Amino acid sequence: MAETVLEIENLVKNFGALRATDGVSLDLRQGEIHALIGPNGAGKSTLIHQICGTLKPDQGNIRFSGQDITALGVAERARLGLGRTFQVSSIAPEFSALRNVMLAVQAKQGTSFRFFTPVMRDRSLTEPAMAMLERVGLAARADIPAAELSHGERRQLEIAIALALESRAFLLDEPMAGMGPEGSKALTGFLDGLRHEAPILLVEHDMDAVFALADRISVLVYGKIITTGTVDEIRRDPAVRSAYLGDHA
Ligand SMILES: Nc1ncnc2c1ncn2[C@@H]1O[C@H](COP(=O)(O)OP(=O)(O)OP(=O)(O)O)[C@@H](O)[C@H]1O
Repeated sequence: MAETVLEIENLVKNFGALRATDGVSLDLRQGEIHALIGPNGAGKSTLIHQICGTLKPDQGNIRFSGQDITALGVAERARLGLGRTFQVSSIAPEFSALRNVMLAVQAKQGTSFRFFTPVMRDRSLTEPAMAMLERVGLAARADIPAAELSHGERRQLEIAIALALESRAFLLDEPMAGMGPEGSKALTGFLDGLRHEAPILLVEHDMDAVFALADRISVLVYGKIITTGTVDEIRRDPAVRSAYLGDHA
């Protein structure tokens, strides 16, 4: 079996009387896309927040690359290579796409002072940053300020930044949201390849994308995972059909 990169064990999160995460265990293995689906309010975002560190679980453990990260903050988790993308905050809107990725390359290299070379001419930053933009299909837009990029392009940029930070796993929270059919198709193709760079935990309402991409799917209902399986297993599961899929099955 492929190596487990991320392992969540018996996670619990209460909001007052509401148990939004109710004993969730799941894992993410090298090379896979593991989709997390469930009806509105099932607790998907609450779970993602606990994995990336913006919410503290009441019980349970999270292990990443063999290390217990339950007590670590967001920045420490990111430094270990847990990449949450599609957070607008990781993009500086006034900077070009290239400059945004260069900042990530620079952060990773840990070099913030360069006395002799103006930053935009520093090839040790521009070359790897440009290579990342090429990998996500954004090279032609390198000089455009991030604020002027389309919705889909900003998501590509987020991934280029996450790649530059050498993410060892991606947490993607509804990447297809707000995309037109063309954009969704392009992003689906891109994510299909991205799993080979680092495994992806994908929260997504777009079932066409989920069925096209997922190696495994976990179904969350009222804070509990009711089942985990392949696309075929999930499509056939009567409990999933009645709880969630309906017409999509
Ligand atoms: N900060 C909070 N305080 C109180 N209740 C919260 C908080 N965040 C989420 N909840 C509640 O926890 C439950 C799970 O919400 P969550 O946003 O995680 O669901 P979701 O599956 O991501 O939903 P959606 O698909 O609509 O994004 C919901 O009942 C929600 O109202």
